[in-house]
Amino acid sequence: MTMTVTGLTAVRSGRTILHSTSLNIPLRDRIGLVGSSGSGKTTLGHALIDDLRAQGHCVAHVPQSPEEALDPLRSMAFHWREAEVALGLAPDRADQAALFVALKIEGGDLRKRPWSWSRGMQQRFVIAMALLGNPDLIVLDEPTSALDPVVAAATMELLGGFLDGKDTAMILITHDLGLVARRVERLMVMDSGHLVEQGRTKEILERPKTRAAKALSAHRNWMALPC
Ligand SMILES: Nc1ncnc2c1ncn2[C@@H]1O[C@H](COP(=O)(O)OP(=O)(O)OP(=O)(O)O)[C@@H](O)[C@H]1O
Repeated sequence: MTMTVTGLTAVRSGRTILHSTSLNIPLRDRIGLVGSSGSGKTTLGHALIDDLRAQGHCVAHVPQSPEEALDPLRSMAFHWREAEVALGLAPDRADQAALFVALKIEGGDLRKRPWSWSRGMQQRFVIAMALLGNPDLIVLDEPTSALDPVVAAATMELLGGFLDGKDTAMILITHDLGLVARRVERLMVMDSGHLVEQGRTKEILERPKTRAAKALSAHRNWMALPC
C-alpha cells in the first residue's frame, strides 16, 4: 500500500507558506524531510498528517520535546492509558512491555510523573506511545533536538531497530543531516514552502541539484559521519 497526498497547501496571515505539494509514501519507507529553518518542514508535516488522517490512515506524531506531549501533573501510566483510549485499544500489557523493551524504558516507573524520568526516557516514552497500534506512518518533528547527541543517536537506533521489518513508514523532520544520513533511504528537501528535491539519500547528499540541497550538504561528507 502507498499513502498518497495531492495538492497540499497552507496559507497563514494571507501568505502561502506551503505551495501545492503532492507525495507518495509507500509503507515501510524511511524518509528524511530536511531544509533550512523556516523552509516549511513542520507545515508540510502537519498538512500531511491532517490529510492522511482524513483519508482514514493511522498517523502518529512525535513533537520536538516531550513537554509538548506529556502533562507534568499526570503520571506516565495515565498518559499511556490515554493513548490506548484514543486509539480504541484495550490495555495490553504484552504490547506495552514489547514497546518498552524495544525503546529501553522498561526500568521507568509508570506511577511517576514525567519530570521523574530523564528527558531521553521521556522522549522514548512519547515515541513508544506513538508506535501503539502500529500506525501506517509515524512523523517525528525534530524528535531529538532537545537531547544530547549521544542520547539522540541511541534513540534513533532504538526506533530504527523497532521499525525494522514493520510496515510503519517514517518521516523524520530535521535540520540534522548527520542524524538522517544513514537512517533514511529517501530525502525530501524543502525551500521557501516548496518541495524542491527528493530522491535517494546518498544521491542527494553526494550530487545535490538544487540550491537548498547544495546548501545542506555543503562542507561535510555526511555519509561518512559516525552517527
Ligand atoms: N501560524 C503562522 N502564521 C504565520 N506564519 C507562519 C505560521 N506558522 C509558520 N509560519 C511561517 O511559515 C514558514 C514555515 O514555517 P515552518 O515552521 O513550517 O518551517 P520549518 O522548516 O519547520 O522551520 P524550523 O526548522 O525552524 O522549525 C516560516 O516562515 C514561518 O515563520
